[in-house]
Amino acid sequence: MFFRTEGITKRFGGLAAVEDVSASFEKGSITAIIGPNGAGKSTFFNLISGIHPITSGKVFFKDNDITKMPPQQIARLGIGRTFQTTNLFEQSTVLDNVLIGHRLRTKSGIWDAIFRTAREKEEEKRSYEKAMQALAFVELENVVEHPVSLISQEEKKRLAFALALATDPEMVLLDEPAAGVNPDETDGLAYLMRKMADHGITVCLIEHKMPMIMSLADKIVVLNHGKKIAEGRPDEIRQNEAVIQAYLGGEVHAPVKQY
Ligand SMILES: Nc1ncnc2c1ncn2[C@@H]1O[C@H](COP(=O)(O)OP(=O)(O)OP(=O)(O)O)[C@@H](O)[C@H]1O
Repeated sequence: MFFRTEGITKRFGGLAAVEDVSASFEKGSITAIIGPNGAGKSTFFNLISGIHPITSGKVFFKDNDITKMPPQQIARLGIGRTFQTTNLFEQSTVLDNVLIGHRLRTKSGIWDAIFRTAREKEEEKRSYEKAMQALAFVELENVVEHPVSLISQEEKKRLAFALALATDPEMVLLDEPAAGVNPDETDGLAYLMRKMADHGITVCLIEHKMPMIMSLADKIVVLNHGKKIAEGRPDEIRQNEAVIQAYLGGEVHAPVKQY
């Protein structure tokens, strides 16, 4: 299996924010992690990207045990993630935001930076090429020189994707990629996620927008009070009794959108 967790648990004091969660993602698939507020979705992401140490259980990426690896090492292995759009540098250009993000993750040592060594120049060139490629992928080529403060919320979401894509990840973790954008714009972001998967990138997202999830996800993992209560295709999840109970019949019955 491309990626899997084996019974991972995270305790904060007495509270198990994530408890004994086993899940697996296939290469090039889209998996959505859903669940009511406080279900443990963000903590699950933080565990698999190395931000929080895991209390127990294991995480495997392409059969490598990455359970105890620090976040930078996990990122270098090929797991990228998006951060909130509030982390963007509003006064810098779209391109510079991707360049800064990329350089933070690939930078040469301080001496290279001071003396502008050949390696530093080579890295700069590569960062630029990767940034432009990522921006073209998310279809932001036309605004690369615009300051972030002047682009729309939806463009900021695309930019967050580009930041994650610039390091050539094999898997991306997207935290509420469509939060705060209108339904039409949500369609554009869903299309981009499908495009990533079609390019072989394994996509895992946390999202509350149920109509989008129901049509976009290949698989849905449902968390409630830290535990996995269901895993399956959207049509299975919609009919799952435990899921309906957890949501009190609300959002899982939202209409399905077609992409
Ligand atoms: N750093 C932390 N320290 C202590 N408790 C935490 C910490 N992070 C999360 N929790 C607790 O763990 C539980 C799960 O939180 P988490 O943020 O993972 O849920 P979530 O499903 O992402 O929720 P939401 O949809 O509201 O973002 C909550 O009870 C939360 O208060």
